Amino acid sequence: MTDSHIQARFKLAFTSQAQQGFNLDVDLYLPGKGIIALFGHSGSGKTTLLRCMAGLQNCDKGLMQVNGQVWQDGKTNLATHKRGLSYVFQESSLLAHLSVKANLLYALKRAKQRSAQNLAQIVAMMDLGDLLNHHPEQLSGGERQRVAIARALLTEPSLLLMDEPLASLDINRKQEILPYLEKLKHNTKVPVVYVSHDINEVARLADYVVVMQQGKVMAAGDLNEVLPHISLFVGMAEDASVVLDTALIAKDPEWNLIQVKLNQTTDACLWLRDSGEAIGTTMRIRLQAKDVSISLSEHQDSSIVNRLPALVQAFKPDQDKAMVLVELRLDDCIIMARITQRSLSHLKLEIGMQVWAQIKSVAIVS
Ligand SMILES: Nc1ncnc2c1ncn2[C@@H]1O[C@H](COP(=O)(O)OP(=O)(O)OP(=O)(O)O)[C@@H](O)[C@H]1O
Repeated sequence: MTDSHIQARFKLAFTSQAQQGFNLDVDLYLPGKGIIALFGHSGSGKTTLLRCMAGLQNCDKGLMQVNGQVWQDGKTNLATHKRGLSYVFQESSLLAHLSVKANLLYALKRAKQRSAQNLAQIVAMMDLGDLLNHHPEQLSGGERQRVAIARALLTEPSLLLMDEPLASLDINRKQEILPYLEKLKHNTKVPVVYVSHDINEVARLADYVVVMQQGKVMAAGDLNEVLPHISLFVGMAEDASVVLDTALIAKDPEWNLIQVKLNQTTDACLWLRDSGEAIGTTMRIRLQAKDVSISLSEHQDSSIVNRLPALVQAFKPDQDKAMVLVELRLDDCIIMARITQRSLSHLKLEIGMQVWAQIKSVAIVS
């Protein structure tokens, strides 16, 4: 086993007179870097798992190792404050009587290095320069969460645990703070376990996804291993999708469109609405299987702009028995189409067949 992994194994039962009780039973071997999303419906056990990882929830026979450091096993069970972790909650818990700067300095005291350079870098990354003399009550919800994230990073954690950090924010505030979470992902090496039940947030931020249901892990893997089949795991058929990191290669000012290349090694491109990005920009897009249809020939008389030749690669079951997920290969990219079983039969689709993928809509996630 290499050291750059997070291992988390917990079994726990909550008994309740009113309800049947809740059992958490997970055994995870996670990457030791990037953003790991814990995704699932309300009550699936995401927060309980995070609390077990943090040592806030007692779990006698648990195992927790982070990049070679043992936090809990048969012999060891470190208290939360000795685990080298930071926790960001839904509501930021800033010290109300202290300014932003004093809140940050308070966290810096807990850091091993206590480096002023680290403080300056994190203040710049979270854009807090103009807010340093403000008090928490003078900040918006989004600004408070930026301070909370900065404070969490300043302690130089080995693991950052974030429990729905955007849940208390309205849609506009969420959009404001998401770029900071992307910066955190690109500019720091701290692995983040990020709880969310928002598929868009997961598509935008996650490198790795753990899908939970009723205390169990239904699926765990890289974003694009899990996202296309999510309907099978948690009954979210509408959300089956793939995420592609595309590059903006051309603009068509006459029609206000941009052209993106699906990845570095393919010639396959899509046209999207121009939202002002520059040529060369990397854009993460999400293609939902429900927005992709299949035809046997190219329909030039269609209003659908994006029609690409594709190869039928596999058929995957859908939770809805009337539907099927078709895995399509476009050069070396995989996308999914969600069609009816009747269309599958009518078109006589078979693995290896050449078809046309018609992409009705594309979401730009970042
Ligand atoms: N201390 C406790 N005692 C008893 N039951 C608990 C306790 N903590 C959580 N539970 C139960 O465990 C289950 C999982 O809760 P948890 O908060 O982990 O879910 P979640 O996926 O994070 O949900 P949400 O998205 O709503 O926050 C729920 O049924 C909850 O009622």
